[in-house]
Amino acid sequence: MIGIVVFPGSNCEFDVESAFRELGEVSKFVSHRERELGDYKAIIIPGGFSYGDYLRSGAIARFSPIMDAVSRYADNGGKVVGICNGFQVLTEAGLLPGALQRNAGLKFVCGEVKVRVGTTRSALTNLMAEGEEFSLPINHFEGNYTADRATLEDLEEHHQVVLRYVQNPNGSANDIAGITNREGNVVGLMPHPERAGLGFGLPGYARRMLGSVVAIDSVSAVKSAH
Ligand SMILES: NC(=O)CC[C@H](N)C(=O)O
Repeated sequence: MIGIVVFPGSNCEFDVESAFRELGEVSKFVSHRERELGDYKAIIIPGGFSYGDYLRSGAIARFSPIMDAVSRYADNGGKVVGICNGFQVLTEAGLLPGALQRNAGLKFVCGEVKVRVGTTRSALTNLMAEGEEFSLPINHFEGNYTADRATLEDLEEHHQVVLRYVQNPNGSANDIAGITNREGNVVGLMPHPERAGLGFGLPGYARRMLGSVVAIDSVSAVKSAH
């Protein structure tokens, strides 16, 4: 069972549910009001406009009751993947380093963008090949990843860049489209793998990407697989 956290303003929860259903995985929606998480294979924080993106995207959602449970779940090695607004929530919550600021040029970007797998040592890429390239949908206003120089160096040194844009659509530092924490169990990315194929069936790379989330049981397995 996959847990999908839903905030007021989330709007990609059904896309995530249907993508995992295509992989044979059942999901349950988890309200932002909950204080405990049950036994899930993984927790997904989906895209959308939680709390209307007021203040900063993800800045209010991170104070929801459920987020303490998500932090504990991650601390215990549970797999947590934040997609788009979910990535923003994870950085605001301090589960991932850095921040997502407004796109360069202050433009909302919507379309497909080519990305490259940076590391396979993560809950989202363990079935992928390093250097593999494919296109994924993007749809955001605040996807411009930023961090101080030491954090960026640290991310590169420890191979925590999960996905990089081949052509940077938003001004992200180091062309970063997605990162993982040091342990590999918490991942955030701006593109939407669950929307790949636009409802006509997930392409193979998207199946392997979302399949990675359920392919292994624990963080130690992420580590030992590589
Ligand atoms: N698709 C999304 O999740 C969008 C995230 C956020 N509302 C933004 O525009 O940056």
